[in-house]
Amino acid sequence: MLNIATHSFTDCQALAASLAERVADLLREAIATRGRAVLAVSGGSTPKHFFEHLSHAGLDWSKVQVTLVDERWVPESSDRSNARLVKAMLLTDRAAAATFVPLHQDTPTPEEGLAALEAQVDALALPFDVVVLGMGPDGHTASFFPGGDRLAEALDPAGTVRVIPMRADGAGEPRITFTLPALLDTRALFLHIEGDAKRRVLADAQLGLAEGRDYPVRAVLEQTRVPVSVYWCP
Ligand SMILES: O=C1O[C@H](COP(=O)(O)O)[C@@H](O)[C@H](O)[C@H]1O
Repeated sequence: MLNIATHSFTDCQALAASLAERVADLLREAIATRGRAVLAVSGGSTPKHFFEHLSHAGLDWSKVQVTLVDERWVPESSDRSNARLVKAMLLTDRAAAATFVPLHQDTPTPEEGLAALEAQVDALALPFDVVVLGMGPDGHTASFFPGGDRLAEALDPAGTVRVIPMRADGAGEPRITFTLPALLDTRALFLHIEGDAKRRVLADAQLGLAEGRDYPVRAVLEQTRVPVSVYWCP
């Protein structure tokens, strides 16, 4: 039995506000219960308005660790950098007090930065309280790309590695990504998508109608470890 709840909005600003409110509630709850909260967010273009809303949320951001579900292996000066987006759109206003744990090192390849990255990730007070995934039009989520060179390893439910480099034709640049089991080690999981095309990809992935293509997001939809809340607007 799939454990997916879909929240559809006619307006993407309303989605951004509602998702930010829900995530802020969960972070407040975590702080009240455990004295801290850990949030993992996606990059790309979709989360901008959500980040903007969340940055204004009234909560004790000094007790929140923020990280990324994946990162493009580019310096923060690049406008492809997911960290750059998070710093510009989320870690401002009230959320500026949060601690950011980046997924990047100043090394030519993710493999060369991996040991240092693992040490960075050790600083996170896991499990995550909230993970917010996005999805590309090719059905990738985090950096689980169709045809990714380490996709099987990244999606292995029994895998014990938390972060893994990934290369794929559609990825643009080398990536680093939390693995699926690492991301599922969360108290709440969201999938935020916008547009009819992505909704169709998601529906096809859910029904297994990928016409011979592998839509990695399917692994998130089919797992039974944590319920998925899909937030969608046209
Ligand atoms: O490359 C990435 O793409 C996905 C989707 O991005 P979008 O621009 O279609 O919203 C994103 O979720 C991921 O974090 C990012 O690295």
